[in-house]
Amino acid sequence: MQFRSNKSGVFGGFLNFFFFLKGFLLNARRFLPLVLQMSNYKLFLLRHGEGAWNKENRFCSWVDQKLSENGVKEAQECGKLLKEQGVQFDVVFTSILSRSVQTAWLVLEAMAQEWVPVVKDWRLNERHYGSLIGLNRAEMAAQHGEEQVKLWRRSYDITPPPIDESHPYFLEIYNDRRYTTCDVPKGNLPRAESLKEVLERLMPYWNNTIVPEIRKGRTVLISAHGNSCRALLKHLEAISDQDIANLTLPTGVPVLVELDKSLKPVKPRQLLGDQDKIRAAIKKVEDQGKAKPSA
Ligand SMILES: O=C(O)[C@@H](CO)OP(=O)(O)O
Repeated sequence: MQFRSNKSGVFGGFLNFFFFLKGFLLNARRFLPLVLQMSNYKLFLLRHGEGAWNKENRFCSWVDQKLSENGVKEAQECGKLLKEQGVQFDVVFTSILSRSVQTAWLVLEAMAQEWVPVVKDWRLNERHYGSLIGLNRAEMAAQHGEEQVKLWRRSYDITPPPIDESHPYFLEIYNDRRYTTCDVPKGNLPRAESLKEVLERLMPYWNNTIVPEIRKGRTVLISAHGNSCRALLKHLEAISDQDIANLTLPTGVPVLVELDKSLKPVKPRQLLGDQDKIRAAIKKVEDQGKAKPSA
């Protein structure tokens, strides 16, 4: 930018200032979008790597399964990919289920960012599948029909039948010490949840704990579960109650969501990695609800 006038005195000063302002505004038109783009927030969501029960096609939910061998590989591959892309995390949030914590560790290890703080909370847990926990999806589809299983798995506001004391996994879940650390008494923890109820328990944590980190400009990874990530995406992208049924996330694939200052997405979410493999992985998860003999 140049001062164009060589007139002297007060008038010349005003004129100079006028030209300076004009030049500034003309240039601002070019660099402002760039500045705004630079100030977008980058949020990464990750469904943990394949767990042992993903493989056996059983509803896993609040049962604390570790990653399968393949799940470990998926998490490591995810970390490698994020490292190649130059991602630098400032903080990681996980559920209190081992498969999401283990995934976060493996990702950070593959990125040589093990020092990054990892914060855990039950509010990021997988959806509570109630009495369906432990059951085989394909067998359920054979008994109740694929439509019913799809409703249980993907509808927004249908809650499966609740778990009770007679359920084989009831004590394993509710006697676990981790559930004494929650911000609600054990007796008030869910016994079954729809996706809507997942979103309701997730929102206070999102708003009070995760959003402040994002607003500080920190790069956040949420290493969680298929349905806690779906609930969050529904909120961020304002997906309708009907359309959310069509969103399925594959295991171990990082989802990049770029948000503006008001935390609205500035572009469609990106599932990072080989797109053919990602499509195949999504189909595999969808097909888990088909009435075929379990593998
Ligand atoms: O078992 C579960 O808890 C979830 C995710 O793994 O299953 P679904 O894909 O059926 O929601």
